[in-house]
Amino acid sequence: MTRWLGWGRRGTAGAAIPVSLGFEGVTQRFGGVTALDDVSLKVAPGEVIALLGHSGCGKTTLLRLAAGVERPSAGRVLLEGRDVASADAFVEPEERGVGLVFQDYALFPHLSVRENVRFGLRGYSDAQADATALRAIARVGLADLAEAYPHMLSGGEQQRVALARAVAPRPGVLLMDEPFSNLDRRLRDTVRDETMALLDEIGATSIIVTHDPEDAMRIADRIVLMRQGRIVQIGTGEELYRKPVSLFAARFFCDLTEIDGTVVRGAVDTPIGRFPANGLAEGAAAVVCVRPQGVRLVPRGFCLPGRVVARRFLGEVDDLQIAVDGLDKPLTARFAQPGSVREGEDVGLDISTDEVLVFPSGDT
Ligand SMILES: Nc1ncnc2c1ncn2[C@@H]1O[C@H](COP(=O)(O)OP(=O)(O)OP(=O)(O)O)[C@@H](O)[C@H]1O
Repeated sequence: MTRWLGWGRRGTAGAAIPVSLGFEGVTQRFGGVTALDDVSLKVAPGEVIALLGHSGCGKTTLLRLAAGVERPSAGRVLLEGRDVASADAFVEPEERGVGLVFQDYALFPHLSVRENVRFGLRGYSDAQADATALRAIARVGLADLAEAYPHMLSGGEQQRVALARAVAPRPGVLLMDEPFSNLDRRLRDTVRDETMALLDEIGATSIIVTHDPEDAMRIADRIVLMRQGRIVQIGTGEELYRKPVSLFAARFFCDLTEIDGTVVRGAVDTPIGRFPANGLAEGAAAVVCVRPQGVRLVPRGFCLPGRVVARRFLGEVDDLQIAVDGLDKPLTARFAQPGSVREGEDVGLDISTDEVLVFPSGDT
């Protein structure tokens, strides 16, 4: 990896002219499957969007529609306000000025790194194409591997070739499908940070597909959370984390302990206490979700009693599982410095309402 680190010379990859990208009421059906269901989204020029969701929710389909690899069953795709895919119009992929990085990188095995990167460069003389390709290859730190073939490269290096190929023509829009998912964890952090530095440099409007909420929070200006072909929520990482619109969205971003309760006299009654009802009607069934950092240990006495049933060292924090009377499952708590607390020990607990979310039951 050291080859790429320290290669952050600004301007070497060339800046793009970012364009806006829009989806208006886009639906995509494959036989009986509705992959996208009336999706609308506006991406501003230069904005970085993370498309987040579980497998099969339609992320790749949305990317393929933007790239022009698919045509929508209904709705429109717009680039800089121009209709590029609809019932009335279709602009071919190569005419869109859109760069694409596939999940498996899709490098041509029989072409060298230089030839792979040159491949996407149309309308250049041979000398210009070579010079542009080599510049992009150098930008991702692979100058000394320009004549190597894909099978000679590590996964991280292949990802960088795919990235160089996508950015070499200076696309106004860059689309990346799970670009980090084939990399092991340590490599992935470095490649992700370097990729984001490159995106920042070229300034292209970008959509990055991921199913990892941490990746999404680290890379994106805004996250678009999807489920079953629909958009669930759009916002910054902090907005989605702090104010998830549903239990589904909340679960995506945090390891929650979920506790069933009922609204009684304006608050949700649960075995661990009463919590603000968040506008739910009297008598409604609710789910109270406690974030791990919302559980604090306090001296035993006039507080909620619990017993530590498991303690796991996770590096920066310790994970404690704490059994409480009336709960079917232990509460999850995380502490940077849990002190000397041991498994089997009785403890006092305080639940911070700031770290509690309340949703109607069945709101998944
Ligand atoms: N060409 C196709 N023919 C038939 N069904 C398809 C086709 N492409 C996608 N689908 C279906 O559409 C749905 C959405 O698929 P899509 O690949 O967009 O999801 P995804 O969120 O990208 O999933 P993953 O994270 O697993 O890549 C899935 O049910 C999938 O099986």
